[in-house]
Amino acid sequence: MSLTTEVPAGEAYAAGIPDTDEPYGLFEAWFAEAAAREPNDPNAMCLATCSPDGWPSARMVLLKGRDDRGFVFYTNEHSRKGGELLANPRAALCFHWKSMRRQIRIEGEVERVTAGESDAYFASRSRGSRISAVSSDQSRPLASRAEFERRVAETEARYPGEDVPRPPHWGGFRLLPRMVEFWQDMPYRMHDRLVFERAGEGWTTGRLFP
Ligand SMILES: Cc1cc2nc3c(=O)[nH]c(=O)nc-3n(C[C@H](O)[C@H](O)[C@H](O)COP(=O)(O)O)c2cc1C
Ligand code: PXP
Repeated sequence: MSLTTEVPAGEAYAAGIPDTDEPYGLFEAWFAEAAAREPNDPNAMCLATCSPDGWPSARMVLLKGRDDRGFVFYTNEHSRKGGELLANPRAALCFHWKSMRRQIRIEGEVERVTAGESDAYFASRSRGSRISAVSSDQSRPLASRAEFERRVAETEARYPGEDVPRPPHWGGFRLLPRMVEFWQDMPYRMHDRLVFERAGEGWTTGRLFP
């Protein structure tokens, strides 16, 4: 069964989302299409977190891994999002691929990935991005751009070789989905929405009014 249909450029889909009994195959099919079509960052997703006293916040992050456990992104745990995730480990993700007029929403609990996974991902990044991560107190006040550039120069001098160690507070989080919803634009706002909810080891599925 084909899980996807060719997208007519600049037009809405004629056909709806195919029925399927689990979300990951469809996610991979849509993600592959986005990777082929989007001009940049097909893996960009909005991450919504919530403070323990109920204030939501949202920002973009990049999806860096997905398997049957969940969706992985990397960040600084001392950032606003990091603090919120550690205090209230529930989050929502939202992909929107404009050229394809598609959205995927994902909600669930969040856990840290292992130190080994974070080490491996950090080591795969460019030297410049590792230097930047070491130098940035992400989400803390910065007096001037020059202060950050000075910190970057100091970090470069401290680690002249390839080895730039991962800061202990820089790492990955994995969102374990309990809800995944696929949304596809259809003519006259008669959009198609297919939702999956975790039920034990499997999923229940159904459609929602647009
Ligand atoms: C397309 C895009 C992708 C981004 N990816 C990441 C990311 O993967 N990790 C990250 O820490 N910040 C990423 N950022 C920056 C965040 O949106 C945000 O500015 C930063 O993490 C601080 O957020 P916070 O103060 O809510 O913690 C990205 C920004 C954009 C626009
Ligand atoms: N950290 C920051 C501050 C980012 O801006 C991004 C991507 O924009 C990332 C991490 C994740 O992407 P990468 O590991 O490819 O730099």
